[in-house]
Amino acid sequence: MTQAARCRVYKFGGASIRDADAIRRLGSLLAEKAPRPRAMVVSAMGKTTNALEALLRAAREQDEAGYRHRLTAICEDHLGVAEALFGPGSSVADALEQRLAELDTAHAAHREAPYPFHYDQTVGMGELLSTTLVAAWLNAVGVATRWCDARALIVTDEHHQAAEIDWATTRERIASLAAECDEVLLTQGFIGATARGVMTTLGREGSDFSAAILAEALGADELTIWKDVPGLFNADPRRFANARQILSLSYAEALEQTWHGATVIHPRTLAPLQRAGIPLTVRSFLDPEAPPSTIGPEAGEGDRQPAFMLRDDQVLLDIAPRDGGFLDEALVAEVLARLAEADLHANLLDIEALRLRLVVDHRPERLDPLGNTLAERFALTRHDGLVLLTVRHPDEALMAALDAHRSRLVIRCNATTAQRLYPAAECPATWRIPD
Ligand SMILES: Nc1ncnc2c1ncn2[C@@H]1O[C@H](COP(=O)(O)OP(=O)(O)O)[C@@H](O)[C@H]1O
Ligand SMILES: N[C@@H](CC(=O)OP(=O)(O)O)C(=O)O
Repeated sequence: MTQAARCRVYKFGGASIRDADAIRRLGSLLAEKAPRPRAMVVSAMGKTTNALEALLRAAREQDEAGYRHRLTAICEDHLGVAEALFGPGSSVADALEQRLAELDTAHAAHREAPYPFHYDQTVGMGELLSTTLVAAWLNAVGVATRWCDARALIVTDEHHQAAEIDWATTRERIASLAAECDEVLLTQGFIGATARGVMTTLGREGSDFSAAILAEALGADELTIWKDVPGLFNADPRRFANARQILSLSYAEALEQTWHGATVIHPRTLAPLQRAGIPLTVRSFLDPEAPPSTIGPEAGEGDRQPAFMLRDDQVLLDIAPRDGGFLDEALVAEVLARLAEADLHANLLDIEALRLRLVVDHRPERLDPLGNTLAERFALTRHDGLVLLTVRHPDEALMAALDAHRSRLVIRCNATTAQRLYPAAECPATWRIPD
């Protein structure tokens, strides 16, 4: 296959389109430096998703002044970028204003609706705004681009905030769109819609997953995720001063690392790529020539070397039968069923004869109801303010160096993975990987 015929899918996250300069840089990357993709997925600008979550909170709490203030800030951000790119009074600004008006109308309509549904109708709007800007800019710099509505492509169930994909219908819709159009297909990450057309979201940071869905449906030769780091590192370089890039690793290893908290790639991204044998490349939009990291079917250096994942703001739930008896299989199943109903993920699970310990993210809206339900049936103790460190391919000396001068509230270890739960007060803001 010639280079020109390769089918590439690209994903650009919020950092790569945070302002007008960043969108200009993206335009020149695609116009001059990187091979043209067949399709691309774009997230919301900068921290817009967080801003939309705050807007939603204000709306739910009937905080009218806070709501108006936040909506104005979101409008100003987007319209400011439109003006910087296209000048005053552009048709792009008109299109954005129309979407922002839709957002406001949706609030009036959904204020009393269930929270997850209301969340999706609000928070999913960030990607509709950003892609309107990016598609127009790419066309302006000569990259022929077709704006596509992900709500017409990615078909999901009705599980708001964590929707599951209807793969067969989604594949069919993406393939038929690709067959009728030669331009670069540009669509929104993070969102989809039910068969009835109601907007859903795929989970925070879900745009990587959207890109994988598109890559699989198009039978792509490769997926490239453009980040503000050159690739996947053996730890988050923002948290570990001496983190190093991993140039190659297998899907299986990347799945483990993302599952344990390597937030550079959304954990759901890898399964569709692995199924279809599509390699994933992680590259820097700040330094496109830098060697990337590649994730594929073969084991690479990352399958052997230690890697470090941190999760902050963790909560330990210590659960025991009220009668002091054994924690039999039925009781374990009951605890896990409650956890699944609360839509929480066990970042650590430790089962002993008389008690079970779970470590979960501190998400009060889910955790507090879970705590209440568990407390009805079990003796429950809760500890807040913890940090979970997971180390892949650890050795004893490494773990001893990490443990030095720290209390270990939970220790878990198997052949490939070690986990430690430390009090946050005993953990530094910036870590070092021991020599
Ligand atoms: N193992 C890791 N390797 C590289 N970056 C990591 C890793 N773990 C966490 N990160 C963080 O992921 C960030 C990039 O991901 P993210 O901010 O979600 O990008 P985007 O929003 O553009 O998709 C990096 O800036 C880095 O701090
Ligand atoms: N905008 C969504 C989806 C996403 O994946 O964003 P990013 O690619 O910037 O992480 C979020 O912030 O959750």
